[in-house]
Order: sequence, then C-alpha cells, then structure tokens
Amino acid sequence: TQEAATTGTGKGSSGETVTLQTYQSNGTYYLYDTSKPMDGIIRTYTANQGSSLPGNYVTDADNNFQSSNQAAAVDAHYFAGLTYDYYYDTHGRNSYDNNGSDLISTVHYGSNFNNAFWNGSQMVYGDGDGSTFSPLSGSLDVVAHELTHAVTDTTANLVYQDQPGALNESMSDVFAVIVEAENGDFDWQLGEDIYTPGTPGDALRSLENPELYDQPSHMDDYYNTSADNGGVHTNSGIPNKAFYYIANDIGLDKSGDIYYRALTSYLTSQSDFEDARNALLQSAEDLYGANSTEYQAVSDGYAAVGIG
Ligand SMILES: CCCCC[C@H](S)C(=O)N[C@@H](Cc1ccccc1)C(=O)N[C@@H](C)C(=O)O
Ligand SMILES: [Ca+2]
Ligand SMILES: [Zn+2]
Repeated sequence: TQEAATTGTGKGSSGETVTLQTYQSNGTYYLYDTSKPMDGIIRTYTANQGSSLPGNYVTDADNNFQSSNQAAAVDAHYFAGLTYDYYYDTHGRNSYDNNGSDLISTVHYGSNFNNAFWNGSQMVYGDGDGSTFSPLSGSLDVVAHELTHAVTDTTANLVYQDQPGALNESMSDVFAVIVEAENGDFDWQLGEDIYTPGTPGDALRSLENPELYDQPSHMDDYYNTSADNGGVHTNSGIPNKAFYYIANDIGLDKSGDIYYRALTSYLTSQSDFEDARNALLQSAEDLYGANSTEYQAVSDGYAAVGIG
C-alpha cells in the first residue's frame, strides 16, 4: 500500500487556517502526526458524540480539514503539538511521560458535554452545550491544562483530592498560562476562548483575580467542601494567585523552570500547599541560589496567599 507522512491544512474553531502534520494511507488522510523529534505520535480521534474511547480516526479525502465538524479535531491536534513542543523545547521532556508515549486526543465526546479531561491514557474533549462552553479543544489553555495532568500523573502524581488535588489543578492552570504565553497568546485567564460563547470577555478562571470567578486567593478563604473532590477547582485559586505574584516578580520563563523542577523532582502524591511552597523554594535555590531574587519571589508569593 502507498503510505507517507504528509502536511495538510485545517480550520480550527477560531476560523483560522493552520498547518497540520498528517498521514496518508491508500488515498485517505489522517490526523496522525509522526513529525515530533522523538517517537511521540500525535493521534486525534472523534467519539461522534458517543463515549467509547478513543473512537474513530479523524480523516479527510484531500488533506484540507476545513469542514465545521472537523474544527474541534483540528484544534485538539494542533494544540497538542504546540504543548508537546513546549515540554520538549523548554524542558527536554519527550512527551508527557518523558518516554515518548503517543499523545491521543478524542473530540466530540458525549452529548453537550461541558468539560475536558485526561483519563489516564488520553485527552478527551466535550463539545459543550453551546451556552456554557463551545467545543473545549478550541482553547490552547484547555489542551495544555489537560496534557499537564498527564505530566503530573507521571511525576508528582498528586492525588486528585483536597489540597493535593487543588495543587494538581493549579499546576495544570499554571502551565496552561505558560504554554499560551509561549505561543504569543499571554493572559491570566483560563478558558476565555471557549467559555460562554454568548458573553465576550469572561473566562472560567483568573489567576490574577481568582475572586472574579468565585475562587479564593488566600488561605483564610480556603473552601472546605466534599464536592468537586474537596473543591479542587475552587481552592486552586490560592496556589494560582501565588504563581501570579511569583511570575509578576521574576517572569514566566524563570517561574516555569522553578515550577517544572518542583513538579517533576520534589512534589509527591500527598503534597499540600505548604509542601508546594517548600518544593518551589528548594527548586528556586537549586536553580538560582538561596539568596536569589527568584527564591525571595517564591517566598513572597506564598506568604501573600497566607502560606509559610
Ligand atoms: C470530567 C471529570 C472532571 C475532570 C476535570 C478536568 S481535569 C478539568 O479540570 N477540566 C477543566 C477544563 C478546562 C480547562 C481550562 C479552561 C477551561 C476548562 C476544568 O476546569 N473543568 C471545570 C469545568 C470543572 O471540572 O469544574
Ligand atoms: Ca487563557
Ligand atoms: Zn483539570
């Protein structure tokens, strides 16, 4: 059979045309990217509004994925590539597990599904209900958020409950902001491109002002609840705000290096917010020294949210 890696184009939910790394087999083109430097292949599927995973490959007859029902897949495929590039180019990490595992994404999961998640093996994106969310792969920060869960699961493996869980969520938000910034799309918000399509200018979360979307930004306002695995999407506002202070002090690049080192070298499954402060301080000391401005920025940022 005739087979080859090919380069195609696609139109994402923003309406912009992007270049896609695809694969051609017997005259059909697949969202199957073998171009990454190590062996991680990026593969994108559709669940066709069902819930069986991974579903079916997204294919096209002419290597131009421009129909509206392909937009979510184009975004998932393209943004997964950008996120792979960030972890490889910035931190030398070969895919989410540093072992070259394939990056598998499935779009059109479920019916009006207002969420996206990492299921332990792959990324999964709902289409949203069109009011709360539009298709969730349409925002780079969502894709980077989900792929960072895969990095966390294969490193610190923070338990998805209470403070370790809120820290898990925060790490995903932190690297989502960094990956967007690396791609010329810096903001402190999460989900601004896909949240409430009918309401411009809002977002699901803000690291600059967590309170804007009902998150605390100080330990005094820690939200004790049994819902949402102990409020992991609420209490993430506290470490999120600490990151905002730190990155404002020393910049996103240095902050990203400190956070990556803490996540991959020091944090463990039960680490809480205090442990995060210590892991980040140790990482800052390793990288910049104990009396560095970077070390002081971490100390100040965590003190400002009532930790340490
Ligand atoms: C399905 C089970 C719940 C998994 C929660 C996933 S990891 C998650 O946190 N998803 C993100 C999606 C996201 C990311 C960035 C920006 C916007 C939306 C999330 O925040 N989900 C919210 C809606 C939640 O689960 O409360
Ligand atoms: Ca954003
Ligand atoms: Zn999450």
